[in-house]
Amino acid sequence: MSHRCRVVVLISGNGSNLQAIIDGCDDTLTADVVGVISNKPDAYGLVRAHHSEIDTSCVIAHSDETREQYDARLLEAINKYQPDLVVLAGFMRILSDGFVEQFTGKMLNIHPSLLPKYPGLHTHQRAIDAGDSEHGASVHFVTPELDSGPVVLQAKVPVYPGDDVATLSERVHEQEHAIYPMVVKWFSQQRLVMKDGKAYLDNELIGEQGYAAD
Ligand SMILES: Nc1nc2c(c(=O)[nH]1)N[C@@H](CN(C=O)c1ccc(C(=O)N[C@@H](CCC(=O)O)C(=O)O)cc1)CN2
Ligand SMILES: NCC(=O)N[C@@H]1O[C@H](COP(=O)([O-])[O-])[C@@H](O)[C@H]1O
Repeated sequence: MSHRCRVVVLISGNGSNLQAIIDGCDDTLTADVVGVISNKPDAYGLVRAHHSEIDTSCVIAHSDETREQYDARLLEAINKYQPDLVVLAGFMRILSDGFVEQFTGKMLNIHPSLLPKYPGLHTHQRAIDAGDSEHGASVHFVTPELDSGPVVLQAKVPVYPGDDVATLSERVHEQEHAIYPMVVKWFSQQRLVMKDGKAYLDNELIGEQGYAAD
């Protein structure tokens, strides 16, 4: 990549991870967030983007369209920015296989659990209900199978007896804001690649489908 890494961030809500990546780009990342796309017009992350003078667009689902039809509109919106990397940051839609395959090795997601534990939704409540003593977050490459792409980096947090979703998610968020910008930086420096369904950092295997290296 002879230019600064062009990053498009997809959001659905608050955008605190988006903010952490924007702030990281201002500091040490050799990357620029060139666009923010939301499926929800009221996502506060859009306000965060405006404050940083980053272009935004909304791709709102129509009730009568298929997942593939939505994804075709989303693809058109993304391609306007010609990104090197697409970052899902609280983007709450499952993406169709054909869409994801267009971004193999160029799409990351942050998931609020220690994958492969708790793919899907409501991860904090599931960890509390299971009586887990630890929880956390995982950054992984996105593949068609939900939350099963090669894990790049994880952060662990303790689960305390009095925790509820609010206290636990806040503790996880703090870690997310540290690890996601770091992974984006590795990608922008061309140190992080996905090859044959595995994640490599500096040519060392660090993650396989759904599992992080120990
Ligand atoms: N094909 C893939 N799509 C997505 C992945 C992925 O790994 N492969 N990661 C997710 C992110 N995600 C968890 O990290 C996630 C997002 C959304 C859902 C989900 O069930 N969405 C429902 C709608 C839920 C809602 O509107 O509140 C749906 O799309 O039907 C699960 C996991 C992003 N996409
Ligand atoms: N399954 C996807 C998922 O649940 N992602 C989670 O949504 C939150 C978005 O917060 P943010 O909008 O403040 O970045 C983050 O905690 C992220 O791990």
